[in-house]
Amino acid sequence: MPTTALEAGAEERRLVLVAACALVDADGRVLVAQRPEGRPLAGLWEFPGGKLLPGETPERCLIRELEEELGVDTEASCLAPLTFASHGYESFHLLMPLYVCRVWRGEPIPREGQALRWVRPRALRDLPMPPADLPLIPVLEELL
Ligand SMILES: Nc1nc2c([nH]c(=O)n2[C@H]2C[C@H](O)[C@@H](COP(=O)(O)OP(=O)(O)OP(=O)(O)O)O2)c(=O)[nH]1
Repeated sequence: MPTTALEAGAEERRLVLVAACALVDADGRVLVAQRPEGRPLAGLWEFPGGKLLPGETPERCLIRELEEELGVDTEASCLAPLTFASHGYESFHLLMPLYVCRVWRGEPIPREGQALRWVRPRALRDLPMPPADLPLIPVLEELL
């Protein structure tokens, strides 16, 4: 069977599953966090979240990550699936469901030293974000 270049590349890259969440406040602004120095994609603004642990659902992953990164407490019924990113990075292929959360307990604080910003979806276009995130911006603009 002939194999296209795209298929060949995709086979070599492992699939990494990351859950991400747009926390949305009462004014329709979204929380983004700046990836700290020394990590891949440092300095770029991203949605809170992270890699799923073995056996973890995306919802459990987000509840854990939101607590670890921001000290906020939420539950699965407050996490609404919105869209997803599917992006080929050089060494892996990212599959990232994006959830929206409007209800949580606690004020988000940067527990990992990351900068945080509340921004209108339109203003996301002016922030440097990982390439995987760019197609997510119009979806958030439409929603909010
Ligand atoms: N949380 C989050 N990750 C994103 C977004 N966009 C995007 O490309 N990613 C990528 C960056 C990382 O490769 C991966 C998330 O992994 P991570 O933050 O849990 O872990 P990491 O790569 O910093 O480091 P490590 O845990 O492997 O040490 O997903 C986003 O909006 N939010």
